[in-house]
Amino acid sequence: MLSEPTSLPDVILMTPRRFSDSRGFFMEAFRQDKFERQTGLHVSFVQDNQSLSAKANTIRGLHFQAPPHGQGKLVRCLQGGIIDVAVDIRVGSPNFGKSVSVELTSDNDRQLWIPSGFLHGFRTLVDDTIVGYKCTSIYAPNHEGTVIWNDPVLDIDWGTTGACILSERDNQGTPFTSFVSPFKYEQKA
Ligand SMILES: Cc1cn([C@H]2C[C@H](O)[C@@H](COP(=O)(O)OP(=O)(O)O[C@H]3O[C@@H](C)C(=O)[C@@H](O)[C@H]3O)O2)c(=O)[nH]c1=O
Repeated sequence: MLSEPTSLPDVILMTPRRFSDSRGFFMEAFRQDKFERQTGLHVSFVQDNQSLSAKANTIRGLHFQAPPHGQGKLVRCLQGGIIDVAVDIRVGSPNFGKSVSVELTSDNDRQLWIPSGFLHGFRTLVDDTIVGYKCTSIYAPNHEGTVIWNDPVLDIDWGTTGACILSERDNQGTPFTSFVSPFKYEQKA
């Protein structure tokens, strides 16, 4: 498992090792002990999600769950490809409002660790894209929130976008300028 920093501290790119042979390949998609050793974090995943987006250029996000139900997510692409996006929304963070965009595909095996305190969203690059992500907290619909994906203030790199497909909820996301984040930045000791 290779771990690499991204432009946003606390958001980490993980790439498991592939063992290829004549049959195909094997990989440990997740190992708690290695994940914790490499990141210095203690994680406990309690929910594993999977979504299929039938069309390229589908955008899901930008979503969060408010405390005490904040979710850390380990995101991977099981089929197809996505631009995965995380936005720091921890009030007081030196990176508040900054985003990172990473291409995750079923071929590059990359996984993005997004801690609680960040918005998450993705855009599909091809039809029939399947995304999976483990979460550190269970679904709490009354604590969900959505920030509009294309707020110019956020200036997110989604790659080139044409007409996008979004859910009704995501089309009506809160503008970032009127969004009051429930997360506070806690400086590491
Ligand atoms: C997220 C979620 C949804 N649902 C239900 C509610 C709804 O009827 C249906 C579809 O939900 P949504 O439209 O919210 O699905 P989606 O837009 O894919 O939401 C997801 O987007 C990505 C970007 C995330 O980061 C996730 O945390 C989650 O918010 O599934 C659950 O039962 N459990 C869950 O954990």
